[in-house]
Amino acid sequence: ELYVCLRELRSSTTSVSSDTSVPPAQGPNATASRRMPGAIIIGVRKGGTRALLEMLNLHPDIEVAKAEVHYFNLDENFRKGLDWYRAQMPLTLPGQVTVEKTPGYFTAPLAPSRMWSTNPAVKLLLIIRDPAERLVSDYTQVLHNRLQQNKPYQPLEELLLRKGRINPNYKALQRSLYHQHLARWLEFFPKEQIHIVDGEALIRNPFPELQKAEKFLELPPRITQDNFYFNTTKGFYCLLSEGHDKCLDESKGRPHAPLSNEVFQKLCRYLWVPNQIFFRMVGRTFKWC
Ligand SMILES: Nc1ncnc2c1ncn2[C@@H]1O[C@H](COP(=O)(O)OS(=O)(=O)O)[C@@H](OP(=O)(O)O)[C@H]1O
Repeated sequence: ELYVCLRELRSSTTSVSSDTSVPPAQGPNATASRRMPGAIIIGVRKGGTRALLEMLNLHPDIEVAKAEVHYFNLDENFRKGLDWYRAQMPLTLPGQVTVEKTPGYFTAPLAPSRMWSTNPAVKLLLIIRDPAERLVSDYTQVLHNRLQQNKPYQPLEELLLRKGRINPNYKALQRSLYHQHLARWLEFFPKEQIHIVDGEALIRNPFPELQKAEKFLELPPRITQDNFYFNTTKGFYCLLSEGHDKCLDESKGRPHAPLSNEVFQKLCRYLWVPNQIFFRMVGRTFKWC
């Protein structure tokens, strides 16, 4: 009841400004306030970060920042300071964990050191997927934005290849070199503080990935298989909670831009070594192309 009450309170107080305590939601000791995140989904872009955040939010002890915060990766936000950051967080009760997601953190050079000096105990969640698929999804997202703004665009092949070879300067390719980015995080955070979620496994069957995430966050198991059902129209799992049914919006799971099989295979060959390095770093393998 307390949590239901808190959720209602939260939706009716969206303009509560920074710090943050409001009168007790219910009961003598329950003080709802905006707290720093105990866990952050740091990426990767197009890895399934929104799905993971929404699914974690099913847990009664988790409250999430709905919008991406972009505090540790964008200088103009980082300069606004911690009070600004905290003000972006949802209201929580003591004992609840605040979670935010900003996929851009994973590849941002300064994010690991900034995050570490802000809270060296923060738990990090990293959701990854086949880096070749991720690249195509990344391109598709940019293409969609450009089409919407009536801006010109280049076909994926033109960006991905230079004189018939994979172009190492293509930004979406660089974002798929997971080992390079993870290495920067490991300069600051111990491996045990970074939980890796398998993005493809989350699509196939979200529940086991959520069980592992609950464990990592040291929360009692509250998410159940009944919180998920496969929506054949959407082609993905959707969420069920307190009688409400929720699928992610149409920007998630849209058809990918075309890429010839020949170029896709070239990309896979290019990524083979980086992937092997990444597997060694994390001590597990993934069935990527
Ligand atoms: N349940 C469910 N419903 C819909 N979509 C799902 C789901 N689980 C994972 N995904 C995958 O999430 C991909 C988008 O990833 P992100 O949310 O990280 O994208 S973003 O970086 O925030 O733009 C998105 O990638 P694309 O399929 O390439 O669009 C989805 O495949």
